[in-house]
Amino acid sequence: MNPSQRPPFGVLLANLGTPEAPTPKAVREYLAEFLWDKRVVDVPRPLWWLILHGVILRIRPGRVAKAYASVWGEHGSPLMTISRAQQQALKEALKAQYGCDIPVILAMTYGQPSMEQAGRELRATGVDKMLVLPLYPQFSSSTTAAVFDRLAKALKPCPHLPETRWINEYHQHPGYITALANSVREYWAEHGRGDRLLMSFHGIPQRYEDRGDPYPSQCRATAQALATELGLSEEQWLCSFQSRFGREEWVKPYTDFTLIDWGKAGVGRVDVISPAFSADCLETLEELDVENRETFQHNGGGEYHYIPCLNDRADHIDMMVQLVQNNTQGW
Ligand SMILES: C=CC1=C(C)c2cc3[nH]c(cc4nc(cc5[nH]c(cc1n2)c(C)c5CCC(=O)O)C(CCC(=O)O)=C4C)c(C)c3C=C
Ligand SMILES: [Fe+2]
Ligand SMILES: [Fe+2]
Repeated sequence: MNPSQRPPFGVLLANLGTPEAPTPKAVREYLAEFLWDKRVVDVPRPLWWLILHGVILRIRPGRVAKAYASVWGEHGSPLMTISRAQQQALKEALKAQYGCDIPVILAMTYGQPSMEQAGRELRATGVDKMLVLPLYPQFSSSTTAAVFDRLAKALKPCPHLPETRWINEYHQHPGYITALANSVREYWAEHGRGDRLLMSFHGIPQRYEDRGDPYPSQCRATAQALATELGLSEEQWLCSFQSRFGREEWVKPYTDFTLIDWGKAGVGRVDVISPAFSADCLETLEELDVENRETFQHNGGGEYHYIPCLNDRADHIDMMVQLVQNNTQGW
């Protein structure tokens, strides 16, 4: 392509979003936006408004801000820092692939950079074709569909929409499974290997699965594909679900209960990976690496090893390039 020409398309990378600061005020603002989305919490309004503002947002932000503060880095929230690194790495990889600058724009469903901001950035590039890549390997109405809603809302004032293609999920993409397997093998080469591999995914309420959310079954399929790729036997691995919110039943087995059982059973070493997250965040760095480690060890478990998310690993970025190439054919 002639460098003076308009790029053939833009890529919109989307993720959940994170608070602006590890303070109760910033966490309250973030949770107020996130937990008001009907895709996330479907309790009828106005009852949910009363519970959210009357109870949850008075208590939770203080506790959760402390958890954020414990993982906050020099450049901010881990989710934001890693998302920016992914954006930059993908930009460079696409330049190497296509020989020109392909705009790669980052947008968060909640907080900043917002979908509105991403829409403005995209218009400024002049591209008229856009590929949307939500960085959720498994589709859920609570995450992927929420990106769709927010993007559609942000594009409402546009008099002319870009031609848009959309990646729903990549939970069994060979490049994704290979990157996960590489990360486990590399971890084992450096730190030795545990007795069991726990693949812990963020959960959703059981009710959401019952009414057709494919997320838990896609998590199970990812876990099975990774176990097969690593050559694990049935007793060497388990797929579990973490991050419960509220009192209702969530999809099972629960990660914390599993680790209690394994600790009590005297499991000598467990390795834990979290393939629902494309980037390390509060739920991995604090809940999985700190809280659940304590749960396992206080119940008699031995060594506990947390294997990081794929983040900006080269093989993860390569997989994104493959997704872009396969979904922009003809552009
Ligand atoms: C990876 C996929 C995710 C699914 C599915 C998901 C569903 C889901 N989450 C909540 C409630 C909370 N999640 C929180 C944090 C959080 N969740 C995800 C991803 C998924 N959530 C990420 C990447 C993060 C971390 C964000 C960060 O800033 O690092 C939180 C906030 C923390 C807390 O208050 O405990 C809540 C709340 C529900 C209810 C839900 C499905 C219905
Ligand atoms: Fe969540
Ligand atoms: Fe959590």
